[in-house]
Amino acid sequence: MNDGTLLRVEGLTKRFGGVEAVSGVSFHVGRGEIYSLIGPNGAGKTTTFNMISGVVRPSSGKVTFDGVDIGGKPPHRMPAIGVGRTFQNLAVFKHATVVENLLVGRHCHMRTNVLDAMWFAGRARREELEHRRKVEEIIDFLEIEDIRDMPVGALSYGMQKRVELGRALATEPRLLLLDEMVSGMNTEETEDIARFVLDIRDELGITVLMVEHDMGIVMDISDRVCVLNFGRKIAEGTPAQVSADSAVIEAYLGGAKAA
Ligand SMILES: Nc1ncnc2c1ncn2[C@@H]1O[C@H](COP(=O)(O)OP(=O)(O)OP(=O)(O)O)[C@@H](O)[C@H]1O
Repeated sequence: MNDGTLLRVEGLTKRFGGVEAVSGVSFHVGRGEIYSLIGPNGAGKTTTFNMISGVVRPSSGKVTFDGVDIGGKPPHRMPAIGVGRTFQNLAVFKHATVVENLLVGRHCHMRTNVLDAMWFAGRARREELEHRRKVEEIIDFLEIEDIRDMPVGALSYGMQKRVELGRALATEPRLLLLDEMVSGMNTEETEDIARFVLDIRDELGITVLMVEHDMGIVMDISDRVCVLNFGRKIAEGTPAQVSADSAVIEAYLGGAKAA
């Protein structure tokens, strides 16, 4: 399939014992779109995300990436397929430097094994240079030159998240999944991330799917938004359309009343 769709999710369902966390959810993300998945706590956003990225196996339904069925593929295969992601909880190597963390992201593109390195030193060297060049591009893009040699654990939370974003970019994804990227960030850090996400789409041509609680960033930068509630899709459309949708208002107000 070579239409404008990059990711297609059809009838995705996940049952955990007696709980149906996600019920028959369908949507598609077009090439070059910034698409957000929102909904009150427990709506099924993370479970949907985890099914797309192979962390959780769907009970039923289909996930198609660029026309290829990727349902049931393990998460470590995803970067090679072209799907990169960040995690809700920070997933960086805190004792390693920024550059070392970014190089980890290159792992899925490394072809040289130990024997190759012994017999074909020139090829191994060229490959290493290429990985380092890619990492330099990301350092430049994310404006992290001044912290490149620092251990990631010594950085602020916002900067650690930026490094995690860099590591996902280092896998050269065609689709980038961002899981609650800005939770715990201050306003300035959130605005920086919003700008980077727009640049990732506009300058790098990467399609973005994000799960997000921060309505500011969702409404500011999403092309389309899908709203989940109790595991079901209740609305989809532009930020303006979903924020005026009565079912969406009810879902959020209902949650607020209950809280
Ligand atoms: N591993 C699991 N075992 C049992 N139930 C689960 C599991 N993971 C999620 N659930 C349940 O599935 C439902 C959806 O959870 P999920 O984490 O996908 O929601 P969410 O929209 O991401 O919520 P939040 O915004 O709070 O992160 C919840 O009722 C949750 O308790």
